[in-house]
Amino acid sequence: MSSTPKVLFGFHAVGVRLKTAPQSIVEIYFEPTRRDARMRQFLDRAREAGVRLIEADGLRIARLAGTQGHQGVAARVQAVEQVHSLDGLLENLEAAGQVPLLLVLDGVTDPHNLGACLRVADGAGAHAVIAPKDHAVGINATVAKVASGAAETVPYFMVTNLARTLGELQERNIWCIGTSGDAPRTLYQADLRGPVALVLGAEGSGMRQLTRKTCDELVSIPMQGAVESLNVSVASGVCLYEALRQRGLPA
Ligand SMILES: C[S@@+](CC[C@H](N)C(=O)[O-])C[C@H]1O[C@@H](n2cnc3c(N)ncnc32)[C@H](O)[C@@H]1O
Repeated sequence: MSSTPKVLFGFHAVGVRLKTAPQSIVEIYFEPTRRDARMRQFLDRAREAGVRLIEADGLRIARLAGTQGHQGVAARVQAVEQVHSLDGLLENLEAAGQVPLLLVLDGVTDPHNLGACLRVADGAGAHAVIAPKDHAVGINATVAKVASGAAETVPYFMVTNLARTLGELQERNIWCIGTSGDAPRTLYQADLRGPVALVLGAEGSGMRQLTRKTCDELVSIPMQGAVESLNVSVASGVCLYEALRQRGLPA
């Protein structure tokens, strides 16, 4: 699994870490000139959690975060112990009687897209996101910010050989469904109630040939207008929420 960033910034990303693993936060930097309700509530939660708070001006926080879009908060954090391998995660799911719902991204390189994919994966209850090591963006501070905390909650596995990993998922009876605008069957004709891995392609070129060939089935999302395809994070959302709908939405 890829390592967590050393610095998180923005209310969402730091807030989720505060909620899920406050002991992993070394210190939080905040702009004391920001005195709005959101900042006050955030600082109250940080104080309750016993986290060290350091006043800093916007410039210092921007240097730490590597961006101006930090909302006046950044945190230095240690990596959180999580499930270390995809195998471990799948075994845990099996032991818990849960039906795997996985999102596979074949070469998403834009950190904003990966952040948005993680966010929707969290929203829809996907168990993990999988990507190839050599052709994809890893978790960095921008991904964590765009993911709004989901980089902390959704395991992200970067694998050496994606086609081989899909084969291993298939051996575990996980049905690999590739998505492509030219597939003859639609997403809505696919059965997403069993263990599934939804496979999405890269921003420009879509799924690689070998990935496409390895999938058990290919489906398309119907497009009604003039545009040929959806953004990969939007397509991820459509696919994952269709799986959630078919599995029965939680009450
Ligand atoms: C921006 S699209 C890539 C478009 C690319 N030209 C192609 O041929 O796939 C990124 C990914 O989102 C998914 N996607 C976008 N629109 C889709 C659609 N209408 N049907 C199925 N998948 C779609 C696919 O996984 C695609 O590889």
